[in-house]
Amino acid sequence: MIQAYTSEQFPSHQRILVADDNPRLLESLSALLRQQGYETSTAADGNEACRLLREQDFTLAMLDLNMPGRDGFQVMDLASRLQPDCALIVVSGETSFRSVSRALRRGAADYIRKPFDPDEVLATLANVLGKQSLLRAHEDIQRQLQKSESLHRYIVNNSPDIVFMLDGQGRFCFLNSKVTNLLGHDPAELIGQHFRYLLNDEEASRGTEALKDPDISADRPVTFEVSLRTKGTLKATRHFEITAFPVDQAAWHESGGPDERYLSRHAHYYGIARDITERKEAEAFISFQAYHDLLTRLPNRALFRDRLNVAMSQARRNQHKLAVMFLDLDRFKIINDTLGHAMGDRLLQAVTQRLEKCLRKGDTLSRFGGDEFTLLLPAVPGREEAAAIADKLIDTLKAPFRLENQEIFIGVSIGIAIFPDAGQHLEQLIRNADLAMYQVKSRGKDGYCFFDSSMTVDTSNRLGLERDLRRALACDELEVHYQPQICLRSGRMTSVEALVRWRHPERGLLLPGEFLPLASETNLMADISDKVLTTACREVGRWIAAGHRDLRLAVNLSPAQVEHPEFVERLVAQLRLLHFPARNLEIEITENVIMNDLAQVSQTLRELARHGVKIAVDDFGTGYSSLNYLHHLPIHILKVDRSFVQGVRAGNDGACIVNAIVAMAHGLKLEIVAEGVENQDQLDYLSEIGCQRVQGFFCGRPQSGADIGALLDQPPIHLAV
Ligand SMILES: Nc1nc2c(ncn2[C@@H]2O[C@@H]3COP(=O)(O)O[C@H]4[C@@H](O)[C@H](n5cnc6c(=O)[nH]c(N)nc65)O[C@@H]4COP(=O)(O)O[C@H]3[C@H]2O)c(=O)[nH]1
Repeated sequence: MIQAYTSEQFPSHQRILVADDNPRLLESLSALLRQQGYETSTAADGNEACRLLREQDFTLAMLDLNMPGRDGFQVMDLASRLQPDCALIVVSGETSFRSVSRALRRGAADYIRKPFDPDEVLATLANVLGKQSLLRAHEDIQRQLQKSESLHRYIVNNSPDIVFMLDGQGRFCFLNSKVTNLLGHDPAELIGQHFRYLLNDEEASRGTEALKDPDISADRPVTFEVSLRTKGTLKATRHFEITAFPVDQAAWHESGGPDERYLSRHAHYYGIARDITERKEAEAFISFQAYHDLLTRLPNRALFRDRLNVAMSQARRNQHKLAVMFLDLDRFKIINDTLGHAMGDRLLQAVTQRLEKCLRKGDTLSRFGGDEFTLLLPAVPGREEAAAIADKLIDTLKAPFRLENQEIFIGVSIGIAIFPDAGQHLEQLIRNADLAMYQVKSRGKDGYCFFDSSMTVDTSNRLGLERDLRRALACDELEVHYQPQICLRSGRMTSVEALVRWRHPERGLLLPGEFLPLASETNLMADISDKVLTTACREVGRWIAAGHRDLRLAVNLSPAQVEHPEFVERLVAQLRLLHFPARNLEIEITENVIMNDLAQVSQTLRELARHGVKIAVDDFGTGYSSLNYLHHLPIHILKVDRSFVQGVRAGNDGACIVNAIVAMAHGLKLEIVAEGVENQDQLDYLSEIGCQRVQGFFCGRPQSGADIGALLDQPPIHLAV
């Protein structure tokens, strides 16, 4: 009985090629198949079978072996080439072992002997088609698996994190390729290595401990931060956040290839290492920034206070002393203004380096702001030791700094407060060190001073005034005006005297008499004179460079400036820096300065004169008037005080004094400048007695640089002498 095979089992769209040269057999076989719902195409010989194979797609071919034209073997060859998925069944009277095995070797799925039994045909057909569909399903699954495997491989390898698995001993049994990008290691070289291999010692034990935690699971993974060692040219270590948990073997369906089978048996931990280097570095930078000065990389105020607090607690506990020093650089502002902020910054860095070399590891040097530093010596036996360190700090800054081929001189004033004598509280200690520092400033800078209680009252008053003037310096409220000096012979403006003015925000333009006494009291004189010198050299230097080659600049110097041991070096360095020709500079000093320390001043002036600078004695006749020194000193100019000039009227005392001074100056071959010329009579008189230069309201009041610049470009003044 012919068994029915439903079309559901073998859908009708399955087309079967039937090829046989026996027309009867061909027809009966194809009818049998059609009856079962298959579509069939018939071929009466091998050639036709081949043609049909080229034109149509077949699920299965039933082929006779002995056919005219091409035989069944040739048709099988073509079928396997053109339609490899087409199953082949041989239906043949040829039953020799050779033929059967040859057919099977060519890919025949089964062999039916002629004359065929319909049931056998249908059963064989069902069997072959069933196997074929199983094979297809299997191939589909394989394909899907491959796809899914490559998708997962892609996901794992392209993860931004290192994905890894460890065996029960903590050895790597899987690593994705990210480990190469992030750490420079080839995954293959790490497989079998303990994860300690990538960690430093103390982090390795932390990591091992973390994984031992019995409570960790996929829902409660362990997370810890470590730095991992890199290989090759990558940064030495990178920071990672590791998240790991034990592998749930039950959830692992072992369906993959040998690698996966190996993993499923050995992997105990699954982990992800996320690169947090940038975040860590940003955090480190932010915390560094919060506690350090970025320019010098020194601790800032906040960190200094913190360390001082700790040091004070320790000092209290151990009953020892500590020292706080307040350091303020002398002349820094001038240098900053003259050479620019970039150079100022480099100078601060260079100063820091020198200061640090004088200190021990436990000391804290901090930048308090601007050119102010504070220093904490957490344990000092007493004042002598602190004094020795202060001496060292002062000494180390004495040598000039060479920055971009410039020699820069700088000094430091240091105030010292010893705990507990100078204060029990942090703020008090810092403030008292600051007060002691101001004491040094007011005594002439470049030194140190210990705080003592008498300073509190005395200094606080002066501090207010000094702060006001300091602000004026810092905010550029000081201006330089110039008063012309006229050569009586040519009527030309041959010199200008620089005179300082304070453009006070509330009180308007202040004259030197209103603030210089305060400046010398608080010892800001040197800073002011420096500022004037710098500004004037720049401005007058421009006029000189613009063609007024012989124009001289006269500047007033304060006693403190002239008496400073490095006065000449610094002045010459400053002139060089400002490209101002020394021969165009006149410095004005009073007789009193000269007489203060004749020996010292005489040496200083000699050095200055050697550099070509001219020296003028200001207010001549009003001081000691010890004419003796004129022989010994390199003086070039005498400035007759205006009180004498104003008394000039033929026959009176003023005239006599002026006559005498001029005569003496002629004898000593000194140039004479008469100050305070206010009218034509005075001018005529001075001209008559052979005075070379005049200065006074009659010839021109002190005026701004812009006005003088304009005057210089005008024709010579006609003084009608
Ligand atoms: N009555 C009258 N006065 C005249 C006449 N011609 C000029 N003067 C004034 O006389 C002073 C001349 O300067 P000085 O004797 O060096 O005297 C200066 C100088 O000793 C000092 N000074 C000014 N600028 C500086 C500075 O930058 N550094 C230092 N260390 N001292 C300065 O302040 C003093 C006063 O300066 P100023 O008030 O600018 O006063 C100037 C000027 O305005 C005149 O015809 N009649």
